[in-house]
Amino acid sequence: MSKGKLEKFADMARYENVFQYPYSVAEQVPFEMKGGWRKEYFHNDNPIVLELGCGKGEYTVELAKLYPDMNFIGVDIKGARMWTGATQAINEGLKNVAFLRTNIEIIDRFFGPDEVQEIWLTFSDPQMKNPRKRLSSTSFMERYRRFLTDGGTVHLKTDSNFLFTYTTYMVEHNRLPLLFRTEDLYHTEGIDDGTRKILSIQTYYEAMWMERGLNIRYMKFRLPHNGTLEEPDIEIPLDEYRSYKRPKRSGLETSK
Ligand SMILES: C[S@@+](CC[C@H](N)C(=O)[O-])C[C@H]1O[C@@H](n2cnc3c(N)ncnc32)[C@H](O)[C@@H]1O
Repeated sequence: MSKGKLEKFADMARYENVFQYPYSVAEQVPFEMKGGWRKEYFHNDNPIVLELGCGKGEYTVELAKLYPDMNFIGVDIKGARMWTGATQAINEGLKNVAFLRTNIEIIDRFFGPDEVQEIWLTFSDPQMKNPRKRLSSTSFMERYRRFLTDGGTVHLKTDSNFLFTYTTYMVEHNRLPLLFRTEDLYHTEGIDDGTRKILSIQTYYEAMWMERGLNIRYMKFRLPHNGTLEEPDIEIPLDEYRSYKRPKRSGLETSK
């Protein structure tokens, strides 16, 4: 029988690969390992990759298995979801994995300058009404720059046309170097085997959206340290299917 939330929270409290610093805690206690993840937790000099909004942490765990010479940290605020990945990593003896339970709005409190090489955004909520909560918005890019290496890579994998279109404009408007982009990942020719292996890791949300017949979109771009970042000023059609089973909150057809 699967565990209930309370049992999962009890497990999380004792797991060595889990750090729990939601906003309420992080405000009181400074995060001592900031800038010291490699030395104090991973005990190596390998690159660090974050999965932001990791949910159950499928990308974090599967990438860690594919790349034992890199370190992976899944970040989310939902502990019961994160429990799945944290438990799997412990059961499989993966030493290059950690999970951080916190609000991504304060992510720069946990990592020092240049401490992280890559960021994955996997099926992030598009936040169609609220760009400041959108994980690929310039306000988040500003936070990521504080700890990502100069020109470090940001990956976005999503079902959402809204989020993908928004991020495309954000990248173009700020002249961020685009490395790869496809609107239909599983029907794109010419992707090399290594990349295909990484991209074929499926998250819980990815499987759900694919079952509904939606395209999976993917892009990766570099985030240099220099230059001012500006929000693109464009109207983007809303993803209709996201109000499926829910009443529409407004009559709007587009948003910024
Ligand atoms: C749609 S789910 C995707 C989960 C997973 N990546 C997947 O593909 O199955 C979005 C996740 O991001 C997390 N999330 C969204 N905004 C967040 C924030 N500001 N801080 C922490 N977690 C956040 C949510 O808790 C949720 O687990």
